[in-house]
Amino acid sequence: MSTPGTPASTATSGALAVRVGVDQRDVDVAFEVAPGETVAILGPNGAGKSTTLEVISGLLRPDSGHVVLDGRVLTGPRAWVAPHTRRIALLAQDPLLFPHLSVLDNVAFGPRSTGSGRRDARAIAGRWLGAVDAVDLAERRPAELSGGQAQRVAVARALAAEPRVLLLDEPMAALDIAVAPALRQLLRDVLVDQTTVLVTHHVLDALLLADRVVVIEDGRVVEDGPTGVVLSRPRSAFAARFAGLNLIAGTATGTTTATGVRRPDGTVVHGVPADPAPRPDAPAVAVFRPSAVAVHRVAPGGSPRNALPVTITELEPLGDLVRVRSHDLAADVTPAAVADLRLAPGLPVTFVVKASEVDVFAS
Ligand SMILES: Nc1ncnc2c1ncn2[C@@H]1O[C@H](COP(=O)(O)OP(=O)(O)OP(=O)(O)O)[C@@H](O)[C@H]1O
Repeated sequence: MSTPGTPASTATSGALAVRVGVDQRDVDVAFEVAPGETVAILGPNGAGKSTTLEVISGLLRPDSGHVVLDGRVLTGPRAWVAPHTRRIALLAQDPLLFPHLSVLDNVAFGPRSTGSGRRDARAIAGRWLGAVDAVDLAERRPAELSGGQAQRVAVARALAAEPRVLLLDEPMAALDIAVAPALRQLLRDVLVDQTTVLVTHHVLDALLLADRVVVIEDGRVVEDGPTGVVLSRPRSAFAARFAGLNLIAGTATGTTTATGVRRPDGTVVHGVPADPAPRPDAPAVAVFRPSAVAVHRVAPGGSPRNALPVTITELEPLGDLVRVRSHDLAADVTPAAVADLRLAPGLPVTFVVKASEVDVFAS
């Protein structure tokens, strides 16, 4: 970061290579983050996301693996750099501001501890408070801040220390739903060119903040790719659910061009092959939007429709619509349709989706 008080303009450092092996937690993941890149780590509860952040920040020593930042081994078989000298900042759900210091001195803490004099540190802090739109809060104590204000100050404090890597562990999770969009926008602005690893459960965080996503399930990386690709063409059940898409996995059908996915039970979901099309018999997934699914009490005849017999597990409101769930699959229908069809959990129905609405690609 070249100019204090403004987001960095060019990332010259922050190349991160991580491998985390923690035997007792059955976590073994590896990924890299390019200088200036923001990578979102997604995954279900207990997948290993926090363990990964703990190892990167130096709070946990893995049984095997490494953390290498700009070519320097911070964690390794024969190396160990203490957390506070790693130049890696961790921002969690709880802002953890020092209660006895003013907002300005909280933000000045980082520059002070890296050698700036009191005046310089306060000047840097003032500029970062400007960057997060919190100059008017400078003289307050943390107890006098709202949750959203405290989190803005925590962002300023983390960045004022000029970390090479910023770790964000669900930074929006503890905030009111009304405040989260403003903080998300703020992060979008200040994370430009800041190497960042973000753990989130929110699709908007990934879409708006992350260049790439890494999906972890059961302690292993199951997807790693550009955000738009992973969320529009998920290959894992978790990423599909995260993106609000239906996903059916199996093997590609066809002899030369795959036009569907054969499920383990032998049934076939027909669709439109992506380019490049998956090879016949290769692992493949069929992906479609819940809004493309119609719900019928009696299976309709006629191709080119896919008719999937399911049992409703849950109904949940979704804006003007109702999301009808059956385990991993979902259909979005109008409240009138729910009433007409008398849909309820436990009811067997048929989810119907046109083949033209289904994308088929290699997994
Ligand atoms: N302090 C600990 N001691 C032992 N096992 C732990 C500890 N913390 C987490 N685990 C286990 O390690 C595995 C990974 O947990 P981790 O907290 O990294 O998952 P996560 O993806 O961050 O989950 P969540 O989204 O619920 O925070 C889980 O099986 C968990 O039970």
